[in-house]
Amino acid sequence: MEVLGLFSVPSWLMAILLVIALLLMYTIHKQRYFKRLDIPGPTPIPFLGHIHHIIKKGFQEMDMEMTQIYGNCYGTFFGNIPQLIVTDPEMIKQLLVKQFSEFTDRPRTIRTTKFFDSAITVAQGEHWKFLRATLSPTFSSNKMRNMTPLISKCLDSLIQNVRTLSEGKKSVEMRELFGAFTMDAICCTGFGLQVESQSNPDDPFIKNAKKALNISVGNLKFLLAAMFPELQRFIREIPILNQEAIDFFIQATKSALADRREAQSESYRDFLQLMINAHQDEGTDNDNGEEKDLGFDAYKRRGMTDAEVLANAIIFFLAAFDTTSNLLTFASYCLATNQDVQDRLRSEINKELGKSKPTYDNVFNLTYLDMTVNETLRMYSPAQRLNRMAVLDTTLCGVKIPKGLDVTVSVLSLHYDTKYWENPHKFDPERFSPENKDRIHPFTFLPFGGGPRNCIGMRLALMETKMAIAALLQNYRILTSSETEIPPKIDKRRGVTMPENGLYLKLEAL
Ligand code: HEM
Repeated sequence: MEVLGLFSVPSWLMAILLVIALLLMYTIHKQRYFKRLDIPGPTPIPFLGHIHHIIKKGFQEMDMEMTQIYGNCYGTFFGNIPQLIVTDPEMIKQLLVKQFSEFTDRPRTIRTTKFFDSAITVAQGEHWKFLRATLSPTFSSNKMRNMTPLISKCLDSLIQNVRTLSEGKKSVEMRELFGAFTMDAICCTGFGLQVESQSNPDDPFIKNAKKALNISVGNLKFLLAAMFPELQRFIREIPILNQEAIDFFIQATKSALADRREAQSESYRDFLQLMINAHQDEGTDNDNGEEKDLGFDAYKRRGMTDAEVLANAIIFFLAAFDTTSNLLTFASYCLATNQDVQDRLRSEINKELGKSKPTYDNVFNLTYLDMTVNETLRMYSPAQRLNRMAVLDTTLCGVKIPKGLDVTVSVLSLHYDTKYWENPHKFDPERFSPENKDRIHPFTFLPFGGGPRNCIGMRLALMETKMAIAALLQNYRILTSSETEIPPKIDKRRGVTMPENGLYLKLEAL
């Protein structure tokens, strides 16, 4: 092909150049989104947006740096997908609470397989409302209280496990230790399953939970979906989560369900039983898993379908595992590096509990324990970000928000903002003392999110965490050792805050 009669270019090369030009126009158009809305933000790279920053720095460092430069509300791109990042407490209150009806859903930035459309974390509109109303009673304080003996049994194994693991060793890897404890607790409180996570390092529940949660932003499907969001419809059945691991949990849940139905006992009070009770055989599961939004009453009449029971069981395993085990890991690190806090906490535990075992009621009465856990959650919030999607065109504190926009709250930027926290890098449980607590600026501390769609498992997570810390301090002193990384390097590839190289601490029997 002749170009301006000056030189000739082969047609195949022209075709390639044309495709490149069209793709560039596509990404430039997509990435002008915030310019059109007059919202500031860093310049994106074609196709990648700011993914390279996430990979290089992780969410925490990137969000904190950008907030310093662009303020409390700015636009970034996950590939070509726009994300409005907010760290303004008033805006966050509007987003999560006051304007909840306009931001009920989470964005499906990267769509999971259809199987997960029935999961409470992903479900939208009336479907989500139905699932939330059905599943919420599992987490009432009474239900938690009744679960005390189950957690207590897991704690006996935890203490036994510390004994075995610390024998002849300088230190214990705390993520492994608490990962096994958390999995035991999920299995027995959620499903009535007795597993051997704590006595068996190769336990399949642990191995599969780790496999399932090993997701990084560098994943090929993530990149494709981020660069070409329109492709999501065609590539959505490519799993993000490890399918083999998900199949393992599906089988475990199916066999627990079959056992329950055979036993026909209503005596169980766990998550699985609640879903069974809400289940109706005439449920309208259809082959491709798609269903029109029915409206709350219609969902209630049809009850939970098999697909919903399974998807929510898997979510229970996955949402509870990394979050709770990492919170416990960082809490033990904070106690090891702040011996004065540990001494004071142990005194409180000894005074209030003596030699009695920790229970739901006695640990929730421990003020200093609550302060210590909250401060750990501030510094090492397992969830680094949370998000909502505008379900209609609206405004948020004067900022124009088009329907479908992902509005992301950067939790860790808020938790380290010097406007709200003095000396934020210092571990100081006093910030949460009864005298100081009221001075905390509302919507600047959000480890469990906020509003009607906050973490449904918060009470369970806090119960497990507080009971485990109390039991550990009754029996052990937690110390650093030459193997402890201080401060621990945070794994930048993950959305959940976790130590990159594990966390090794010494546990000295009292
Ligand atoms: C320390 C432990 C935990 C932390 C820090 C944590 C944190 C969070 C956060 C930040 C959210 C998003 C809230 C929002 O968007 O406003 C969330 C949602 C959720 N969490 Fe947790 N979580 C923890 C433990 C658990 C446990 C034990 C469960 C047990 C089932 C659980 C189940 C869920 C579910 C199902 C949702 C989605 C709720 C909905 O969409 O209605 N989490 N969690």
